[in-house]
Amino acid sequence: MQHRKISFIGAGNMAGAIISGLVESGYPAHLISVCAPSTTHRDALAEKYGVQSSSDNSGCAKEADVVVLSVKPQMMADVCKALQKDVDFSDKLVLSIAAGVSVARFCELLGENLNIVRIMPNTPSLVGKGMSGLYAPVQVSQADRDYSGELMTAVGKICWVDTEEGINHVIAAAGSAPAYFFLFMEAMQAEAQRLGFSAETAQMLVEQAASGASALVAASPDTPLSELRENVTSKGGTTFEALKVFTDRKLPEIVSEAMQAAIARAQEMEKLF
Ligand SMILES: NC(=O)C1=CN([C@@H]2O[C@H](COP(=O)(O)OP(=O)(O)OC[C@H]3O[C@@H](n4cnc5c(N)ncnc54)[C@H](O)[C@@H]3O)[C@@H](O)[C@H]2O)C=CC1
Ligand SMILES: O=C(O)[C@@H]1CCC=N1
Repeated sequence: MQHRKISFIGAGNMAGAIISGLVESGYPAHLISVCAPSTTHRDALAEKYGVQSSSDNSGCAKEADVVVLSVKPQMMADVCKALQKDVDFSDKLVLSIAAGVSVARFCELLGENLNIVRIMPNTPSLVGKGMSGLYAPVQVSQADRDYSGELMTAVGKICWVDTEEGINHVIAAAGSAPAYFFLFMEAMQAEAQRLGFSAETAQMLVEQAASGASALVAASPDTPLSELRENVTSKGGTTFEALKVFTDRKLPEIVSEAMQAAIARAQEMEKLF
């Protein structure tokens, strides 16, 4: 892949996950810089991965070919306004990983016809298992689209969406999704402990079942999920009774409602930030 000089503005969970995944996949650390006001996270990243660390957002952005906006949506306007005063973005590629901040808003903050790609990643990027959705408005060149896609492919899988609304759908299906699975696993772990297993054993039971199920899905690309589920569900057996509880409590409806709630919040944020 192309190796451009890239600067992350914001050194939190998501920037850290992408930086880690990039360096692990061979992106040259000396081409990566990370900026945040406090030293805690950025210095840890600098120490662990050999990237540059700074508190000077504008300085880092000026030197970079690619600026990754990775602060919280609530902070984005303030951060962008400060950058806009000092930095000429006309020859840069801007990548935003923020939920709920639109291309139109970025153009308002950083300049018309901004060369911007919106990316919706997720935290498994940390271990090269990320899932990112990407959206680019019409003004973005093929070379910049290719670079953005290759960048995120270095930390996982990607899918392009044709409309910006698609980014909110990616949030619901992948960006926020690791948390859904963690919540489910937390609940299982708690119940396993109530059954008398030690915390350590409960964790092992649930983690291994989850990673085993996920590995089985990955190893069976042509097998529908329903078939994998049926393979576990013996007639008149235990799994049937467990699944019946989920069905009776309308798990599919709950999942649908939860994903729609994520989308609704992203839409609301687009109006707020
Ligand atoms: N955490 C996740 O799973 C995902 C997060 N995102 C997006 O990534 C963005 C960051 O989220 P997280 O990493 O979770 O948040 P976080 O709170 O972990 O990180 C935010 C970072 O911004 C830094 N920051 C605060 N003020 C700043 C300033 N003025 N200049 C530079 N840096 C500043 C903070 O020091 C912190 O390092 C958000 O916009 C979120 O929507 C997108 C997909 C997944
Ligand atoms: O919760 C959030 O708003 C961010 C976006 C997707 C995952 N975390």
